[in-house]
Amino acid sequence: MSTSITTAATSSPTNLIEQSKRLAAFQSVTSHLLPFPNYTRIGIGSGSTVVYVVEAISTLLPATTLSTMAFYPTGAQSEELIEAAGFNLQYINKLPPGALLDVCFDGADEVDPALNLIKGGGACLWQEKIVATSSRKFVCVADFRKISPALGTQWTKGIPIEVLPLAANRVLGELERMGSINPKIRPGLPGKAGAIVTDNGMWIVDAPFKPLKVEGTSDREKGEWQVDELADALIKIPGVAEIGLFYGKNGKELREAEGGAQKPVEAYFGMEDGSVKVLSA
Ligand SMILES: O=C[C@H](O)[C@H](O)[C@H](O)COP(=O)(O)O
Repeated sequence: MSTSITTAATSSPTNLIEQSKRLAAFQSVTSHLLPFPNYTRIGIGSGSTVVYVVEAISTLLPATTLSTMAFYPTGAQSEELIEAAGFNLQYINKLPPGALLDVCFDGADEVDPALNLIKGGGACLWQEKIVATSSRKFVCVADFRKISPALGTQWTKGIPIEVLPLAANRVLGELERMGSINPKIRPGLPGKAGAIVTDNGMWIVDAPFKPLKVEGTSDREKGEWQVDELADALIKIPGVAEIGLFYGKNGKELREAEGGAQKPVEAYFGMEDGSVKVLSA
């Protein structure tokens, strides 16, 4: 299902893409936090778009509501973001067994019509997946560039895969055998030697594949995969810690009370014309 909303959020960033991210962030917070002031545990993802989610929460929520909330980061960047906003910072490892966050907001690098996601373009994906699946609702916030007919169409750098450093070359070999086109270990800072190191001490391998089908027939001999098939195969490669494909059942299928969904219940996209497009599970 898709709806389009025109928001009244003010647009201070001058850049169209930044404005779009901010519009989507304000709309997602309006739809998922304002009607539910009883929410107390909020997950905050990583990347440039969640910066506006934190701004929206700061701007839109009354101080009395904010004072009852705890915010759970997905890595070093979102931890700093939560602290800088003056929010109550908590950690997912302290969440009691069986407890869930009420909602988690996070960005994405690419979103297909079934709300499968590619994430990890900024090297955060493992903690993001833990926080998303520890939430009753995962809400994705993005700009118009992320809307895609099939994963791998818009985000062509490859599926980010978090790997144990000593297994990286072996993982590259497996990926080539599976039809990945020139998978690579992601380098660190420009001009510096060495691979990028994640918040978890791992490396990232970027594995491009032909655009991933949501359904229908696939031909693995030709390197053609369905999202779920490929994800299930990638996660089984020894040395792979986690993959940047968020896939499987959505929150509505899994029931909000139980959490566990990697896919969002809704994705908000700031559009070029100032509207916000919403894709629902
Ligand atoms: O590793 C980074 C995360 O998965 C981000 O959520 C994703 O890359 C989207 O980031 P941005 O909002 O900056 O486009």
